[in-house]
Amino acid sequence: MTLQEQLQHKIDLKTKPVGALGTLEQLALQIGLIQDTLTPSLNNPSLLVFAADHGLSDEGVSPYPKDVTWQMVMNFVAGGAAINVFCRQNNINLKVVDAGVDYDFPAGIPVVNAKVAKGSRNMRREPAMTADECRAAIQKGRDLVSTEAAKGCNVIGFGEMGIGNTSASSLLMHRFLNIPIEECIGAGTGSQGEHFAKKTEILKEVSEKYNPQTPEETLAVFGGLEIAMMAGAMLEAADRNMIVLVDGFIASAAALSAVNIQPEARQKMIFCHSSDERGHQMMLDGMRADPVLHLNLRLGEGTGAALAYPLVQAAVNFLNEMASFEDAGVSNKE
Ligand SMILES: O=C(O)c1ccc[n+]([C@@H]2O[C@H](COP(=O)([O-])O)[C@@H](O)[C@H]2O)c1
Ligand SMILES: Cc1cc2nc[nH]c2cc1C
Repeated sequence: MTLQEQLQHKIDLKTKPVGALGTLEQLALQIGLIQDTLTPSLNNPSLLVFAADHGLSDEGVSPYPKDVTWQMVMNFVAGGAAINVFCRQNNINLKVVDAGVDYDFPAGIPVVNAKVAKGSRNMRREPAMTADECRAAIQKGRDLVSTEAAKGCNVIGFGEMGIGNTSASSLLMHRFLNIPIEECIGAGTGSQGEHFAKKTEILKEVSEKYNPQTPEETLAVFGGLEIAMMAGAMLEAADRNMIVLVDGFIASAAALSAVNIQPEARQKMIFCHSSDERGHQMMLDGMRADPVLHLNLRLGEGTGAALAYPLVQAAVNFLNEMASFEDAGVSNKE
């Protein structure tokens, strides 16, 4: 029997009707395969929040001012953001990474300095990143995950903070999945009416301006520093057979970029929730992902990943601890 068959057999012999634990059964199977074992474990869970600014925000694609990016980083540091609350609740080690915020943070605060540039470039005029900047971001993401792995972490969530980053994510989705740009654009932090019409017009113009060929070029042209760093981090985690917890629309755009660079990474990814951001469900469908939660979240920061973590634990725990029909002396179906 292959490991997949053995895992399926183990799941099917638990004291429940076949399939009755639904998505948790798919998770248990996936995690067993990632760790190459019938008895997986979750160790030292971490969540990395990547923050960066976007040159395109100068064009007014977000209803919020760019300063919210650094201000929210300070809120993460103070422990007051939603992601701080949910990580504390679930004992997840949270790290905040400056991937490219347009701000000089004071020395000595617990923000990992991985700044590649003070924000990406305005893609209405030039590619968001040069090839070198994008490569540097990917590599720094990889290095950060290596550091977590060295501390015994085998399950890692990814989130982000960056005013304007739904625009970059919509463009990546459009390119990688070949979906008309209009269907990839959503409200982000709350764009509507005339504002939304303007966002749509700008993203259409940007989408027609470039014709990148490779996945790396596509990420450099349309992505952002936090998105590229997240993609690199996901690739490293996948290479190391870590469980990758993907948050919402922007984290999924990073995952989509990573999968286009290296398709084998997909198998290590758990898509934690279906965001309220228009286009996210279609992006998940494009990666054949069945998300764990449907909570109408549209926050980012990694909140969906932190909230899904207890369910990932439940999947591992039922596989390890639940009695089989034989153990419990319960009659199985004929
Ligand atoms: O994760 C999501 O699904 C999500 C959906 C909508 C907005 N966000 C967050 O909102 C910010 C980007 O929105 P915007 O309107 O500035 O492009 C960024 O900080 C994201 O973390 C996140
Ligand atoms: C306040 C605020 C918090 C956020 N967290 C992630 N994206 C955000 C965007 C805004 C505007």
